[in-house]
Amino acid sequence: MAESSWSLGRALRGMFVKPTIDETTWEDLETALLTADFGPDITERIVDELREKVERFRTTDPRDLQRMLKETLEEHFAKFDTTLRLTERPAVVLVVGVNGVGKTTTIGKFAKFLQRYGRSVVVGAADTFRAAAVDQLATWAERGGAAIVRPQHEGQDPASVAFQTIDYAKRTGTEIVLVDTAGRLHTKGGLMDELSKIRRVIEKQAPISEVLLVLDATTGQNGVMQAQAFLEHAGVTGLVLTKLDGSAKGGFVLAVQERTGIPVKLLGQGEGIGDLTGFTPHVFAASLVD
Ligand SMILES: Nc1nc2c(ncn2[C@@H]2O[C@H](COP(=O)(O)OP(=O)(O)OP(=O)(O)O)[C@@H](O)[C@H]2O)c(=O)[nH]1
Repeated sequence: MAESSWSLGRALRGMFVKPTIDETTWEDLETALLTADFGPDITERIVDELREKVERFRTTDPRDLQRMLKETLEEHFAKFDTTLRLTERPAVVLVVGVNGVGKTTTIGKFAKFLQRYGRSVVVGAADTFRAAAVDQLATWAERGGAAIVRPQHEGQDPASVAFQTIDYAKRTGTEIVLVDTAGRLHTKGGLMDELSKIRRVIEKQAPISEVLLVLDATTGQNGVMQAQAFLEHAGVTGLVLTKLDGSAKGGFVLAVQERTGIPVKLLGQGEGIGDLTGFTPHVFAASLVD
């Protein structure tokens, strides 16, 4: 992974070329982690762990500390199982999240990502309220090489679109189903009721493999608060962090995993169709520190 704007590299570079670890090294490390949005608790824990390791290995070499930092971050990231579970056929993925976080874009990118692994994909436009939103999703589905099942009329019951999408996948042997869902309340019953109904209807036809919650990494902890209802009621199995290419900080990845207890499974790092990757703790830790 190329050095990103959120890499710790720049902040740490001066620190690791010094001849020896001293008190400023620790202060600089703490500042770098806080600046990168690890949050005070995780920052303190990481710094304590590293102090302990440096003492145990009796080293004063900043390059050892750099290696230890990478290992420690990787251990923390890897506490969660970040693998996508897509072995069912069809594998049904519900994509949920507040409007504007990058849900539509993510679905297109995810379709492309899966296509690169040779999987066939259909997208279900179960956010049926705005015709323009459906058209936008259709554009992204096409870019991602996926088929799309659209509502037949504006405001069609989202659950029936989800039903038709699974039905399409079964009839055509399409391997993966990505169901887009609404991000804001537009029915009387409320968003979570709508989601439960979608789930019930889908589960009569096929198990749901993943419920992915899309979060905008630039909104940090606020974004997590806005998504609280989804976290509490939607049975979320994985997080997708978008806009990690912008001003977002890499530490948020760990902070959000620890705060929600849910693994990050995909990272969006740009507006292009190819800008989505899986989350690999080893690769991510290296990209932060090197
Ligand atoms: N820089 C950057 N921009 C992104 C990324 N993902 C999405 N965006 C942008 O964020 C904006 C919102 O993305 P959408 O996919 O339309 O978001 P949505 O959640 O579907 O929003 P609604 O259509 O309002 O429901 C768009 O301008 C995207 O180009 C990303 O990873 N990086």
